[in-house]
Amino acid sequence: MKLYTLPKGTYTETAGKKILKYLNAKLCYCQNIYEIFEKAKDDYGIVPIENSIEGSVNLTQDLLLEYDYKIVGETVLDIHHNLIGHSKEKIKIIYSHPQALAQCRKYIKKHGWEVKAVESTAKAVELASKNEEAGAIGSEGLAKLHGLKILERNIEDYKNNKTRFIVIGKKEIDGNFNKYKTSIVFELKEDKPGALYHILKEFALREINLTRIESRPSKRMLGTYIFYIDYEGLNLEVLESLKRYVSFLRVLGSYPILV
Ligand SMILES: O=C(O)C(=O)Cc1ccccc1
Repeated sequence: MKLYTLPKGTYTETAGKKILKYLNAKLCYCQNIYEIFEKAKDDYGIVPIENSIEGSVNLTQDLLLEYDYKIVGETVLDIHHNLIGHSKEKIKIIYSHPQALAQCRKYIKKHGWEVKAVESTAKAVELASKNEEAGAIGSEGLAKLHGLKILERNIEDYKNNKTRFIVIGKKEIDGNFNKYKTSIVFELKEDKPGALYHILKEFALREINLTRIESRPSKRMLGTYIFYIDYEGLNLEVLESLKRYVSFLRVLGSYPILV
């Protein structure tokens, strides 16, 4: 069994290692989130889906709809970003994953550096290792891997910076877990006052706690949206009561919270 993740030293690799205690799998490395979705097939993949500063990883949200994986688990990591490079005084450009750049936006602006988004923090540190005027944002492990200095620690703009990672796959993870979640995506049948209220009411009536609700463009027309809802527990009966209000509804998964 394989668990596809981002390169060695990335936060996604760390999340992958964390869930190996629940999944007897071998870590396999991909260059980007796309490649994880491409390669996971009948194995598993782990990808970032949401951050406490920057919000959703839109690419992950969109790929969940394009591929037929289920979300089979989630885990949350504390994320501490470091400025990595040769010499802080020589830096003119900063490389990192878009999520990391966004989580350190104020820090970067304060220094007036040019910014370039790349597909992972690993790629960022690799580029910085070849250019004395470049810095990267990444983990302590990446600095060690590339023989670079940690020029400044904990440069994220806000404390308590956490990222939620999901495990994608076709088969559930065996085991008995304390907490479960269900994630769905749907589109409203009608755009009229109260349309979303009717959806939320069904959860409220059953005292089901929502942990996230988010709209994403339908990509068909400006102002038309699909909605993602995460809720606590495994109740699928509630979804029957939503059918009259939606033009489509897909269960992305009911899955354990892996601590
Ligand atoms: O590039 C990485 O290290 C990743 O794992 C993506 C990422 C970047 C920033 C926060 C969480 C995940």
